[in-house]
Amino acid sequence: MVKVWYMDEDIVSDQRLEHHKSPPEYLSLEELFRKTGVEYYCLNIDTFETDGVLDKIKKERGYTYEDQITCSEKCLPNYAEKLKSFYTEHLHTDEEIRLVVEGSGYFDVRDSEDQWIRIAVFPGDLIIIPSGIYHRFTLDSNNYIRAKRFFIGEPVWLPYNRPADDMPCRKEYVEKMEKGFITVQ
Ligand SMILES: CSCCC(=O)C(=O)O
Ligand SMILES: [Fe+2]
Repeated sequence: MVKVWYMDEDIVSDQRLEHHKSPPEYLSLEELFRKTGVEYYCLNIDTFETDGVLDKIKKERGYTYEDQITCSEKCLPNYAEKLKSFYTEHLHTDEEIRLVVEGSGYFDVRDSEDQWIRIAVFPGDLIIIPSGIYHRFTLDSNNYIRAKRFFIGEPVWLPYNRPADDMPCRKEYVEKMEKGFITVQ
């Protein structure tokens, strides 16, 4: 089950460690959504393929594309290079949607005060990182994760490294955050 906390300021030691503040400062999923717009669904890892919950999310959100990524030294081509780029602060023009099916890892997202929030994900956790938010990913000390990736239409995995403040998706994200993610038709 997902856990969310504010990170410490230590940029020297291993990125795969937890990097808690002292004392730890956890956030609820509601606080995470309010502060960042990151959405979360808890799926049953044993039944998600047939229980209809994932199918409903896919239908509602228009996820037409689906594949799987395994991050391990053995399974990921250009492992070191990929992990380095995953952990370089960036944004995308589309949502980043991941359902963890095996292993674990950390998605880090910036809040509106530019503080890093660490989201520890485990099997059954589905997270949706909004377009335009600065974020990064790292394996944890178990060094292994397998996740399903979803996308609306043809996937675009391209990261735009920070600074990317002038991109329309970034401006839209910042505006949405200021309004509190309320959508008025
Ligand atoms: C758990 S998915 C691995 C990371 C990734 O796909 C990404 O950062 O884009
Ligand atoms: Fe990303």
